[in-house]
Amino acid sequence: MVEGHVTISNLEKVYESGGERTKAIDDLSLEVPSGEFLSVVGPSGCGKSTLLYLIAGFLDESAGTIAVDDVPIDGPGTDRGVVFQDYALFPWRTVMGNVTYGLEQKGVDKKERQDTAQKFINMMDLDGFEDKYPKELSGGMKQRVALARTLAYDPKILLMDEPFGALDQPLREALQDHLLDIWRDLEKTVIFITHDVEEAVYLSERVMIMTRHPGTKKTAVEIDVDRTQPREDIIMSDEYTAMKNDVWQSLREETKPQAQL
Ligand SMILES: Nc1ncnc2c1ncn2[C@@H]1O[C@H](COP(=O)(O)OP(=O)(O)OP(=O)(O)O)[C@@H](O)[C@H]1O
Repeated sequence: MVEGHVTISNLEKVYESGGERTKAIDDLSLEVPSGEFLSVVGPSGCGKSTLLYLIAGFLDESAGTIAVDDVPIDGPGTDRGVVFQDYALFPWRTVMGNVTYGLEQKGVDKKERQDTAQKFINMMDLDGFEDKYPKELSGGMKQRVALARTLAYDPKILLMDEPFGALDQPLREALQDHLLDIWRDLEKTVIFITHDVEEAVYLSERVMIMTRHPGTKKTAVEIDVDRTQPREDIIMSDEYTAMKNDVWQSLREETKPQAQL
């Protein structure tokens, strides 16, 4: 069975706090087929993180539905794994302890937990660092631990909220390429939030552009490139530049001051 298909129908989210109502998501519908790499861009405050947290099940929708493989979601679940910008590692656990965490929650026995965690620690080039604590690691290493921790419990869907936003450019590019390798090998559905159009276009098969607040789907641009080529060849091609310009153009319309529209 093909797994990890996300169906979002007429989604609406209204925050209510201190007597104020803020509509963050307005009538958003979206299909993310199993195995797709989708990035989401949009103006600041348009509801990107809200959308991701709704899909994760951390927030309840005000209207509409979100289903995974045709089953409406009911809170968080191990079918969806979230990776945050600030890593959200447990400081009191070692690298091994962080990566085994989700497997403990799933009730996997100790030997299998250790073996599975070691596989993902190796995959993220962290072997030798199993006994280190997060405070002993660089930002890039922490983000690799966070990814290993999420991948270890084998979610069908990876939900990523600006995961490389805090890293410098060379590290960011290295982790982008690492993520693409993992996505190809493990066949996950990925929904990736970013402010960075370059990153969105480089990584994704499709980029969704959201409208300004309250956010909904404005359009989506297909990014049809041969990803077996080296990065330099991909980003220098005319087709790639044209697709990137389409995303920029659409996003720019949403970030212009209202008076210019
Ligand atoms: N807990 C909350 N209570 C009330 N309003 C909220 C809450 N969280 C977010 N909002 C509002 O919802 C809207 C969408 O916020 P969200 O953080 O999802 O946007 P975003 O697109 O991820 O922003 P950014 O790109 O700046 O990170 C904003 O108007 C924000 O002020």
